[in-house]
Amino acid sequence: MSTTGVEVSGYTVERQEEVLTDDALAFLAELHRHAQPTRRQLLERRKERRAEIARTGTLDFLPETQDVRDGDWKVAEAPADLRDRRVEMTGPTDRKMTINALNSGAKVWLADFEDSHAPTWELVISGQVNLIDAQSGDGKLTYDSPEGKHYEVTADEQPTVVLRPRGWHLDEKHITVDGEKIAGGLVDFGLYFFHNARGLVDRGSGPYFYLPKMESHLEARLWNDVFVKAQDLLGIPQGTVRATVLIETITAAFEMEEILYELRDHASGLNAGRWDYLFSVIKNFREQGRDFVLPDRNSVGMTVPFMRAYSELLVRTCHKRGAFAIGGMAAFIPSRKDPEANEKAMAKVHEDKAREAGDGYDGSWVAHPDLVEICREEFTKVLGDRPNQLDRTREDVRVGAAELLDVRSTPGDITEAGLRNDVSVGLQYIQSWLSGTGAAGIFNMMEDAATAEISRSQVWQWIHNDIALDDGQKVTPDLVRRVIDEELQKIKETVGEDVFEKGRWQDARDVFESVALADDYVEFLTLPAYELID
Ligand SMILES: CC(=O)SCCNC(=O)CCNC(=O)[C@H](O)C(C)(C)COP(=O)(O)OP(=O)(O)OC[C@H]1O[C@@H](n2cnc3c(N)ncnc32)[C@H](O)[C@@H]1OP(=O)(O)O
Ligand SMILES: O=CC(=O)O
Repeated sequence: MSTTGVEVSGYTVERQEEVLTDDALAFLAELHRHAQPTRRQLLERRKERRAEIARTGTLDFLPETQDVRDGDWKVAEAPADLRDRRVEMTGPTDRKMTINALNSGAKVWLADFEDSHAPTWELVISGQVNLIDAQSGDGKLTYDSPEGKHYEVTADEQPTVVLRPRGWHLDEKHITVDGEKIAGGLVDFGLYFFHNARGLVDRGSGPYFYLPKMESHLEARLWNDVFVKAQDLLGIPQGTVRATVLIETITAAFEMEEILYELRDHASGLNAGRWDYLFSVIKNFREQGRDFVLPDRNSVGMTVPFMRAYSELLVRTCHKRGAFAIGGMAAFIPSRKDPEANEKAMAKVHEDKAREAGDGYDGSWVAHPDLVEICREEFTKVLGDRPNQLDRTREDVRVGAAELLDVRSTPGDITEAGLRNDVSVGLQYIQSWLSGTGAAGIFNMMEDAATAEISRSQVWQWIHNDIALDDGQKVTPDLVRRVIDEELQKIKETVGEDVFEKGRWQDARDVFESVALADDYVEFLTLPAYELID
C-alpha cells in the first residue's frame, strides 16, 4: 500500500499525525479505489430512481429479488458484546461527550460521525483521536473543561462502541485520491477500522458500524465489499465486522430483506431511523399532491398508519432473519433546569420505548444519558432476563406497499405555528451546524441533520403543493421569507445582540432559503452547508 496519489489539505488538527499516518492514508486510498467507481454509479442510480418515483408516484417491492425474499437464510450470529442491545445511546464524538457516553450505562454507544456531527476537519480528526484513546483503554481518555471539571471513564461496564460513518452522498473535501475527493463515510469507517479493528478483536470485541441513509440493497452490497476489502487488507478474519443498517429511506423500506441479505455475513440488525425516514417520504413524493403532504412535523408520531406499518415490518423482517430490530429516537430531551419540560420528556420517552418493546424490538435509542434508565426499564419489563427477543417472529405482521405508502391517512393540521417551528428550527439548527455543533436542543427537542431536513422539506412541500395554513394564509416563498425575518428577530431578542452578531445567522438564512425555497429541490441540506465550513 502506498500514499502515491493521496493529498491532504486544510489546517492541521492536534494529533492529526497519529491519525493520518502514511499507512492509514494508503489504506484509505485502497478503499477509495475499490469503492469509488461503484459509489459513483450508485449515486447516479439514486437520481434515476427518484425520477422514476416522480413519474409514477409509487414504489413497490423489487420483482428481481423475489428469490431473496423467499429464500431460507439467516444473518451471521451476533458476537457476545452485541447480543444485548436493550439501550443504545447516540451522540457526537467530541471528547467530553465520548467520556460521558462511555460512562452512561448504555449497552451500546453509537459514536456518531453522521446526523449529530458537523464534519469540520477538526471534528473529523479529533473524533478519531478520541475513539483511539477510548479503545486503547490506557487511561489517556480524559478531559478538563474550561469550567474546571475533570472527566475520565469510570464506569465498570462500558457500552459496546458502534461507529456511524457519513452517508454515501457526502465527500470529504480535505482528502483526495488521484485528484478525486474521497467519500466522507470511507474516511470515518476507514480510519476507525485501521486504528482500532485489531485491538478491538484482541479484546473480544470488534469493529462495529451503523450504516446510514442507504437507498437500496446495492448500496449495502457496496458496504459489504468495503468490509471484505478492509478485513483482507489488514488480515482481520472475514466476518469480523458487524453492521446495523438504518432503514431511514422509503426506498430502503422496500428492500429490508435484500439489505440484510447483501450484508448477511456482517449484518447485525436494522434500526428504524424514523426522522430521516419522514424526510425521505417527503423528499421522494414531494410533488405527488395532497396524498403525500404531511401535517406539522411535530404532530407526526410513530403511531400514524404509514409509520406503524414501516416499524412493524422492520421487526418482522429482522426476526425472520435472526437480525436485531432496534428502535429509533424519541426526540424529547430531558432538561436538568426545567422540571416541567423534564417530566414531559420522560413520559414521552417511556411511552415510546414501551411501545417499541411491546412491538418486539430488541432495544432502542436514546439521545441523552438521563434517558438511559428509562429505555432499560421499558425493555427489561418485556425482555426480562432474555438478552433480546429474536424469538418473537411477529408472523402476524401483514404489511405491503399500500400500507407503507399510506401517507394520506395521517391525521393532523398544517398550522402557522407549525410553519414557524419549521423555520425557526431550520435556522437555529443550520446556524449551530455551521458553528461546529451537529446536534442541538431547540424548544426542548433534540434537533439534528435528520430532523432539520424534515423541517426544510416540509416547507418546500407546502409551497409546491399550494397549501393553506389553518389561518387561511397560503404558504408562498414571500410568506416564508416574512416568517424568517420575524423568527430571526425573535432569536436575536432571546440570545441578545452581541451573541447574535457572533453567530452565522446570515449564512444559516442563505442555506435555509436555498434548501426550502428554491424550485430545484436540494438533495441534502448538508451539501450546500458543507461548502461553508472548514
Ligand atoms: C435522527 C438521529 O440520527 S438521532 C441520533 C443523532 N443525534 C444525537 O445523537 C443527539 C445526541 N444528543 C445530544 O447531542 C445532546 O443530548 C443534545 C445536544 C440534544 C443536548 O445536549 P446538552 O444541551 O448538552 O444537554 P444537557 O445540558 O442536558 O446535558 C447534560 C450532560 O449530559 C451530556 N450529554 C447530553 N447528551 C449526551 C450524549 N448524547 N452523549 C453523551 N453525553 C451527553 C452533556 O455533555 C452534559 O454533560 P456535563 O453535565 O458533563 O456537561
Ligand atoms: O438517524 C436516525 C433517524 O431517525 O433519522
